[in-house]
Amino acid sequence: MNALTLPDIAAQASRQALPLEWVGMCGIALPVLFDGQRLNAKADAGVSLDDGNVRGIHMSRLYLALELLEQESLSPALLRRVLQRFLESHEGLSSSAHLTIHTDVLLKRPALISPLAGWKSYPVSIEARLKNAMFHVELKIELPYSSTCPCSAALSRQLIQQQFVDDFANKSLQHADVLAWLGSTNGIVATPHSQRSSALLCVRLADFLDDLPLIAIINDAEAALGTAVQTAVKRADEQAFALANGQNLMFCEDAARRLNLALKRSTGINAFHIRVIHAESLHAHDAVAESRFNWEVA
Ligand SMILES: Nc1nc2c(ncn2[C@@H]2O[C@H](COP(=O)(O)OP(=O)(O)OP(=O)(O)O)[C@@H](O)[C@H]2O)c(=O)[nH]1
Repeated sequence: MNALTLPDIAAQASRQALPLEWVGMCGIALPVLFDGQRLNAKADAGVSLDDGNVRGIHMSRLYLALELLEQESLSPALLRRVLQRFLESHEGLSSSAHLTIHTDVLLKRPALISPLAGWKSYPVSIEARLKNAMFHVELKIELPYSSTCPCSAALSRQLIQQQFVDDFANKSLQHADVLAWLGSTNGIVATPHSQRSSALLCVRLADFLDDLPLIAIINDAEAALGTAVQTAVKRADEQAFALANGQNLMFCEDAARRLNLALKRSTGINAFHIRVIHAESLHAHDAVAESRFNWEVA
């Protein structure tokens, strides 16, 4: 029997001569190394198909180039090498290469007071592009935090004042009575609403960076927001968290401005886009604010 040649449909001429901006695969499972950890990731890998007469790209060549990511910790230089392989394996077909890695960075966070600690997971996407020797990396980071409404806090304080007037009208003020009143439910007759909130940071990195500043950005952003969500919590930690929130009242506009200033202070960031979402407990809808720096809008 004659050996059969495997049909190669991708090598056929395209019926419609039309170049394509992005062709590849999305959601490829692979492990990546970052900060001494092996992380479960999904990759989107693609190239442009510049020759509109060619029917298809070579998916397997992109897939195989991803092997580099298993051996070395994620860095701009490593991403660039993978993209170069994409282009070298598609010579004459493609001039731009794209790679996005979706993963979760796991960071151990101490409790506010007790000696406990726990893990927090931050969804991140690392997006790299190479075109005509121009190489760009963008990071997308999702950051959960807690926010308490300043307006609701002021309205609650007013109700507490009214309750005080009602309860102590025509009475001489005794220290012990006031102290007991403050510890009663009347002393906190209204509570401000607070919410689990999230910030989506999209950051375009400068070219000179040796490392991906993911952890530095997360730490700077959490410090700017002030009330990060917690991991292991005992009552002492919960009390400290209540105090921190009471001293850190913020609208979504406040959060967006703080993050803007924090990212501008960071080195190695050329441009950014911030979106903060306060998942209000007051409404069934969210309060949202956005801020940009050097970020052109399409
Ligand atoms: N281009 C393209 N390939 C696809 C698609 N869906 C599945 N494939 C398959 O992906 C497989 C790998 O493609 P190639 O990299 O061209 O495989 P190959 O021809 O054996 O490898 P090379 O010799 O390196 O070109 C082929 O079997 C394709 O049929 C698609 O939508 N587009």
